[in-house]
Amino acid sequence: MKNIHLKARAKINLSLDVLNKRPDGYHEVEMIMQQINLYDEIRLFERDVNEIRILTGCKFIPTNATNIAYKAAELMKESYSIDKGVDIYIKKNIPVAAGLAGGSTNAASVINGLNRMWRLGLSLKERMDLGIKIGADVPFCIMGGAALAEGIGERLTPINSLKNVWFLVSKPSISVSTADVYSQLELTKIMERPDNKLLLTAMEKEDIVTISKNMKNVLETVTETKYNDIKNIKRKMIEYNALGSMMSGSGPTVFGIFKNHKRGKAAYNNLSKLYKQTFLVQSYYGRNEDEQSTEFKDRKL
Ligand SMILES: C[C@](O)(CO)[C@H](O)COP(=O)(O)OP(=O)(O)OC[C@H]1O[C@@H](n2ccc(N)nc2=O)[C@H](O)[C@@H]1O
Ligand SMILES: Nc1ncnc2c1ncn2[C@@H]1O[C@H](COP(=O)(O)OP(=O)(O)OP(=O)(O)O)[C@@H](O)[C@H]1O
Repeated sequence: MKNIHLKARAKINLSLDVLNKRPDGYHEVEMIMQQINLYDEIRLFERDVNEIRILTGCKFIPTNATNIAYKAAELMKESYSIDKGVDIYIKKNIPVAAGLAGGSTNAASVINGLNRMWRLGLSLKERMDLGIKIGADVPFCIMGGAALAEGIGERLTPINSLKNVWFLVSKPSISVSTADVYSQLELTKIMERPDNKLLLTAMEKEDIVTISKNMKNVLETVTETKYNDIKNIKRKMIEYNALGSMMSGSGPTVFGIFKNHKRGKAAYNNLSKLYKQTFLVQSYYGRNEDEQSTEFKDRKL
């Protein structure tokens, strides 16, 4: 019997451009993604009973077949005719519906974990091809590190990750649906787009000043105008010495980049008084591929 413990890390978008809308409703994007060390804990317990169960103390996510982690396990079972079950325990630390790929990263961990538990021997590409059937952010979460994402987010080019950079991540208590944000985006009204070429060079050099000054997310045109909290957090981040600040993904989470831990901590002390879901974290630069997920025998959580 093998039980597996994984860290399902969140992502932020250091840039997000939308190029056009496809006939199927999805949008072609060009974005720079970076994993951060804010993570949910996923524990997979092998079951002989042919049933998937979600166990969680988090009241904001479903425990039935609509949970994205459940969908990932179901897809693995169907694709490889597995007649075993699994208990998926999720300790949620990543804010839900936040623009941090909280759900996608859970699905990614399930795909990576079950590949090992059921000894499927799937390559990274095979796992990413499964992941895109679940959601646009899932392939990136399977791969980890940092990447340029194109297509609908599934065409990934690994890039140099930022190392030990401090991010303050803050989610206001509003809920935003990714589908709504994309559907409300007016492509003709986008005035400013990210210069991804410049940003990619800056990523290579880990030049966080250039990154901070040139970050751009076109989805802000939808969300920032609607919710004052987003503007407010961005303003506060700069007031508290962030090198730059931007909304992640479809929002509403805003992050700031800090020169060092001391400045990040001082900003954290101030901002966490106003917004409870505020986290001071570093960029994560390992590849999920390289990480040893722990295997353990004890079923106690
Ligand atoms: C905003 C980002 O998080 C940035 O990384 C992603 O683009 C969204 O990724 P995600 O949440 O995994 O997206 P999905 O769960 O696949 O899609 C949710 C909805 O967002 C819209 N969607 C998503 C991705 C994309 N490239 N174009 C879209 O138009 C679609 O309406 C879709 O029904
Ligand atoms: N395992 C899960 N973790 C988080 N949310 C889940 C999960 N399963 C289903 N959901 C549902 O999915 C919705 C979106 O949550 P999620 O945290 O993935 O959004 P997000 O942070 O905006 O992700 P993204 O950045 O990929 O768009 C929520 O309404 C939530 O209830």
